[in-house]
Amino acid sequence: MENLKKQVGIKAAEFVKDGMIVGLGTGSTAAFFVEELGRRIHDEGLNIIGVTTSSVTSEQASKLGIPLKSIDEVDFVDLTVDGADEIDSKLNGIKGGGAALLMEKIVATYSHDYIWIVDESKLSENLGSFKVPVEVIPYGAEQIFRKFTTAGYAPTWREDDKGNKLITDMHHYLIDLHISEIKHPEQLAQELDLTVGVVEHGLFNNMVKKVIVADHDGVKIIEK
Ligand SMILES: O=C(CO)[C@H](O)[C@H](O)COP(=O)(O)O
Repeated sequence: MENLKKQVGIKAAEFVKDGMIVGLGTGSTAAFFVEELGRRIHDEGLNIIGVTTSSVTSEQASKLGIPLKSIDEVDFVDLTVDGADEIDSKLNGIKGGGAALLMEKIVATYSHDYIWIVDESKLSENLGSFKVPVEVIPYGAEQIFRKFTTAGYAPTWREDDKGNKLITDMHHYLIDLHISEIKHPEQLAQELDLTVGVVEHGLFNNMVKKVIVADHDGVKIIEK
């Protein structure tokens, strides 16, 4: 599995050209992409600026010597490459398994090009085998949790390794929704967008046009 993740990370780095502002995703797959960019900067003198999507990626990119700017310091991002937790046949996706969905969605929104890199296990016909993370403001969060319980979404709190409610990079909580089959992700996204106290959610509908997938036969590109 690590090898498949590495293959897509390296493949995605081929789309990065000199002078680009590059969005750097979060997670174990995106980490291979970031690592490859670090190698190209070091070995080939590649000249880029990175915009990171989490504190974890900022730390990795800094160690690799990738020059960084925040999303507010650039006019736009040329290309963002990120992982995903699940992708349906229409290329809608669920992200946020690594708790970085808010920064990831913001950086993706201001990117001209956006690519997901995954191994084949992330592809499915309909979304729902992965939980839908919802980032909420702590004030009133228990009310939102109860509302999701009533709606039948079987919510759980995302916890840190000490069993406390996880606090995201942007100082919010995460509630994970366990909905077994999401046939209409746009409808669910709209409902979540309209819930007071919800900052963002992990449904990335209609945002990506290119997915790089690896399986044991090699790497392929799926395009919309
Ligand atoms: O959305 C994310 C982080 O918030 C990640 O991209 C997603 O969880 C995939 O991670 P991995 O490549 O480790 O499977």
